[in-house]
Amino acid sequence: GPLRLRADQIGPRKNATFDYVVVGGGTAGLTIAARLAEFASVAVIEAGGYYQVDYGNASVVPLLALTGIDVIDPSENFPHRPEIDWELLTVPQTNAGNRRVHYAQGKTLGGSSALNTMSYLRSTSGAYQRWADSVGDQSYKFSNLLPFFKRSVRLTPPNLAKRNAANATPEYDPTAFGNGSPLDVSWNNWVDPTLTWLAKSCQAIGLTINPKGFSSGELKGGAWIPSTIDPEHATRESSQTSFLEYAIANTEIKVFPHSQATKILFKDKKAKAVSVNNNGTQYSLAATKEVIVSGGVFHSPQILMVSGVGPASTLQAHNIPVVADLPGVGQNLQDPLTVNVANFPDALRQYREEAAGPYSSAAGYMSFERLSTQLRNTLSNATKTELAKLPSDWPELQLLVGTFLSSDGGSVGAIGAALTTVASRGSVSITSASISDPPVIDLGWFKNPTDGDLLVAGVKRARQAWNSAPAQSIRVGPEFIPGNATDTDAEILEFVKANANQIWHASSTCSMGKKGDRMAVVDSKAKVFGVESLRVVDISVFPFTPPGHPQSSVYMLAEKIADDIKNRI
Ligand SMILES: Cc1cc2nc3c(=O)[nH]c(=O)nc-3n(C[C@H](O)[C@H](O)[C@H](O)COP(=O)(O)OP(=O)(O)OC[C@H]3O[C@@H](n4cnc5c(N)ncnc54)[C@H](O)[C@@H]3O)c2cc1C
Repeated sequence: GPLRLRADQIGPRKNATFDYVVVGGGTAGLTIAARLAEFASVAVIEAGGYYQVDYGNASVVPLLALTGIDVIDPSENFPHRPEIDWELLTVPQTNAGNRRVHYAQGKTLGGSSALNTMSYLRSTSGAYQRWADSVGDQSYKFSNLLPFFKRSVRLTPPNLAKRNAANATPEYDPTAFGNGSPLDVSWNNWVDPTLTWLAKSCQAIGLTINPKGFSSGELKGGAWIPSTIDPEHATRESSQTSFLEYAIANTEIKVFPHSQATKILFKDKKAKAVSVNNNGTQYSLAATKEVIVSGGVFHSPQILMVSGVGPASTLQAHNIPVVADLPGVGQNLQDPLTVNVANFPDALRQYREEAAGPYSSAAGYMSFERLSTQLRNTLSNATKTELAKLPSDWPELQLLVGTFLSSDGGSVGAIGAALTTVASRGSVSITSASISDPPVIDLGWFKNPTDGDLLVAGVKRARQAWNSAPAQSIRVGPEFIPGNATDTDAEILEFVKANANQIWHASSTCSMGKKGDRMAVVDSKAKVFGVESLRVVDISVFPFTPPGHPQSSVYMLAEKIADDIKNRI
């Protein structure tokens, strides 16, 4: 079980004063809170409790966490798990078959790090350079960020004896990691044999293994991806099992679990306190130095808006007094999509000839690439123009391999094609001045035709992998998804719009930018424009969704801003 808070570390349900009050004990929130608690008094307000207690093994054991976490079902009829999930449902996505999408978000200590699929990889040097340039602060160059990536992470080399998988030996650059702590990162101790064949099929179409892995500022070729995992016990690692446990053991951090922050209270445009609701008991926590909002991509803009920071027209429509008119709050939502091309592998033969053991859906192998001339020529001019704006090391397509069980109990192998850049923009808004009413989320799926155009190319690329010799050797029968009848570009596009789903990397609803940028919500130090003593530190402030998977950058950002605060920047 987790290292639990001592009785004196659980906040009393009454007014109190701290140096820093952090709203949200999620990925970024617990990281920044733990670092600030090294030298200051810190309170964390978290709507959920311990996921290990509230949700048990399903959020701890990797296989269950990946295949058994039914909270990550994106369909409208998703299984309800209010103990750990906010159960958000979007407005109908009019360009995606009118689907209403369930967007899981952790409502628990650890936030979304407690229910994510645990892949740990970083973005590219060019993407971080773009971040630096877009916010006018060269401290966001990859070389300057690397110490903050390293600071959190304790990398344990793969346990090859336990992993026991031919053709699945991870390659990586140890110098991308240092002697950091407390977040454990390592490789899974089991590799599904189907995955090794699918990895080979990606290599067969030119996506050869990158000897550096994907944590050195390069996303090119393929790699066996490490996970946020405790290598000794093979259990999920989250910001709670790492940063909160560290803070429990080493600091006087105070945590207010099962408590919802309802509003940030301002005096003369200075954030002074946060009001809290714990099962009907209301109290407020004063911050003598700063309030830090880490509510995640959907809830950070929500709490800003109900507190009077956001687009004036939205606030006025709900009779919320305007503290700062920031039109960018809730705008610029970017949500990369993914779609699977699936076949039935010959499961019995694999069991017999390669290994015995459980199937897992862990996407342990990924690859990234710039598109070939042949595929690029299939794109519209508008899409080509969008791609031409990207830094030269920004991959244009990601392929992820995975296996899952079909409804009839068979094994299905999937090669997912995923966007690495999103042209469409969505939004988050509110329906009332109350934090109790869920935010209104429009993911903006396929509003810009570029996204569909690229995913059609992605399906074709995934099919190339399925048609390579290694995949041919394990597939039986005709293509399962989308199936051979889906052939022309128009048919593939129709399939993509009806079937693509989020890869769970939504970002940028409180975007970082330069002073004077109309849509910027925070500056490069994560300080909210137009008010004092208020920062937002989580994925909502990313200026864009970087290619790669974001949790590494969320931890990094929290480390970096904690360092700024310590150095009084
Ligand atoms: C299903 C899924 C799979 C993913 N897989 C991966 C992956 O494999 N690799 C990867 O790199 N990334 C992955 N991601 C993305 C990554 O996990 C998230 O981007 C990251 O965890 C976001 O961190 P955050 O701090 O912004 O928000 P969160 O971690 O979600 O934290 C927000 C916290 O604020 C709390 N909160 C919100 N509002 C209030 C309020 N009013 N009062 C009190 N508390 C509040 C929430 O309960 C939550 O604990 C995945 C995400 C999901 C959802």
